Amino acid sequence: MLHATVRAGQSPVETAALQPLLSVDKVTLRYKTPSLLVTATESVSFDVRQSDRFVLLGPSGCGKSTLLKAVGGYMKPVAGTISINGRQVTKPGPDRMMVFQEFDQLMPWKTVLQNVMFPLLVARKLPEKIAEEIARSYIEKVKLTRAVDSFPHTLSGGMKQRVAIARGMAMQPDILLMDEPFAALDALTRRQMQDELLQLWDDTKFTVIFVTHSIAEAIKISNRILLLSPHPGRVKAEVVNADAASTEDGSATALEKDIHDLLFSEPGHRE
Ligand SMILES: Nc1ncnc2c1ncn2[C@@H]1O[C@H](COP(=O)(O)OP(=O)(O)OP(=O)(O)O)[C@@H](O)[C@H]1O
Repeated sequence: MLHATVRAGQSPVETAALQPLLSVDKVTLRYKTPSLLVTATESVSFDVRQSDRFVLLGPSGCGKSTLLKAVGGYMKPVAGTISINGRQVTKPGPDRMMVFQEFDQLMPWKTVLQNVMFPLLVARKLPEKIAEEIARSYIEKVKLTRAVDSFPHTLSGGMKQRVAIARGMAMQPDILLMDEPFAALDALTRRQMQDELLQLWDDTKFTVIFVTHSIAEAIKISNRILLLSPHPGRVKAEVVNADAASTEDGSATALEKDIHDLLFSEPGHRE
């Protein structure tokens, strides 16, 4: 028995009447180096809707980070299009904020508050007072009020990731792009951060694309999961994770097995 709605194939059919916020349509992404051409993804299509917790899941090297970079506007597709709110993505913009895995994504010479304020001042060009007010409210949301004047080197890995999340969310982007943001954390902190992210989502219903290669993390975080095949990444299936909240019980384990089978099955072996 399959424990979630699964749609196999290249182009997932929309079930809701909601218009997609982001459309990725038959996107092929390629790296060109002096000596070789690497196809990272091939003809990948998916839609992300408002308030989706959309997870890109697949084995190492299947092009998850590359897809996220392209959605961020840092890389141009060699074929296909990416559009947000009906406008084609051609460059980075404050409507798409990235949170990375690395702990060194903060500016070490700036405090927590200054790090979170920075894009509000530079990209949004907000007056200092308003930027500070917004930054403080997001720092509070990630439970870092006490560390507001601390410098990054005095923070734990989890705290640094909270700052990066606060900085991304404070910009109130249309989509938050998270590239394995918890992968470098210890298991306990990782779980705690996943819980906190879900609490934040309950509060603000932000839209997020979350990259991971952990099936368990994908099930916990997502409402929808796009499964990608090994290199070059192609869409294997889309899983609608209706039981996202019930990750601690047996249904999550069963779903985990289903996803594992889908990810590693040969094409045509499974309906
Ligand atoms: N800058 C680059 N130049 C050339 N090839 C690259 C570059 N970055 C990534 N690649 C290649 O593109 C493919 C996809 O890489 P990508 O990092 O997107 O995969 P991934 O699914 O995010 O992997 P992981 O889970 O290990 O982070 C891989 O074959 C990788 O070697």
